[in-house]
Amino acid sequence: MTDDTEVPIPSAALPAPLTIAQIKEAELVALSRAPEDVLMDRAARAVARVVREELVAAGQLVPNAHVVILAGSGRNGGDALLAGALLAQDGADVTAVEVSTSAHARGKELFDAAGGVLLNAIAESGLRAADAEVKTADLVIDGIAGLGGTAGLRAPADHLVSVIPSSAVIVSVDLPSGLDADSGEVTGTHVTANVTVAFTAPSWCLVTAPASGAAGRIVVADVGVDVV
Ligand SMILES: NC(=O)C1=CN([C@@H]2O[C@H](COP(=O)(O)OP(=O)(O)OC[C@H]3O[C@@H](n4cnc5c(N)ncnc54)[C@H](O)[C@@H]3O)[C@@H](O)[C@H]2O)[C@H](O)CC1
Ligand SMILES: [K+]
Repeated sequence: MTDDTEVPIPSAALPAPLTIAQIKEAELVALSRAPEDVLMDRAARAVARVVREELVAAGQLVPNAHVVILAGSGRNGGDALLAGALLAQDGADVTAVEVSTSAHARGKELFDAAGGVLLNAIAESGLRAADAEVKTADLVIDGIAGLGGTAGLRAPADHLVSVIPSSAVIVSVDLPSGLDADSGEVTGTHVTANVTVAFTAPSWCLVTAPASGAAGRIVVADVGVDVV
């Protein structure tokens, strides 16, 4: 796999689902060959590509679009921030909201360097500003949590997800945050996406009801992790 040959796999031809443990095992092998930054950059490019497609399908020009990123503390938030950096480079108006004390350091650095606006929703003033941004979003990138997430959304992510306008397109990174990746159970609040961009293989929640109802269209991107 080279970066030039990354091709997202559409829903119609999804690879077989894998558990978190299986994906992490395959990822460890890939990490012995390529640094984490390389895998995350590929993930970010796949997310940015899908976001551009969704904006165009909604009749919007990428440079006029208001994109809001909800970023948790892990690599899922890092993928979303790195995708945000690419979209900011395209001229989109991108705001990222940290929903934990601090999001992925390299993701934040590159997002900031690309001209993105960064808010932190942990403090009350930041939450108020984030609320206003989310309410006016054309598209929201859900990078709250992925394979390291637990079921149900925590504050302040739960509030911010609840104020996403129905007109906004929601693109989830890897899986809709708040779902239990390894089952089809829905046990708490979660994101309901229009599109989910998964990496390597879909997790079970994307293909098992009732959780799968929250995934929307599924795109599986090859980030250079071979299934073992
Ligand atoms: N599969 C691959 O080959 C690759 C996957 N990538 C991405 O990495 C994430 C997994 O990253 P990790 O850092 O292990 O965990 P998370 O980002 O999912 O989050 C952990 C973090 O999130 C917070 N959190 C957890 N649950 C909740 C919740 N219910 N509500 C709010 N916040 C929550 C908590 O603080 C945790 O510490 C994977 O999904 C992919 O996106 C890489 O890009 C590389 C290749
Ligand atoms: K997510």
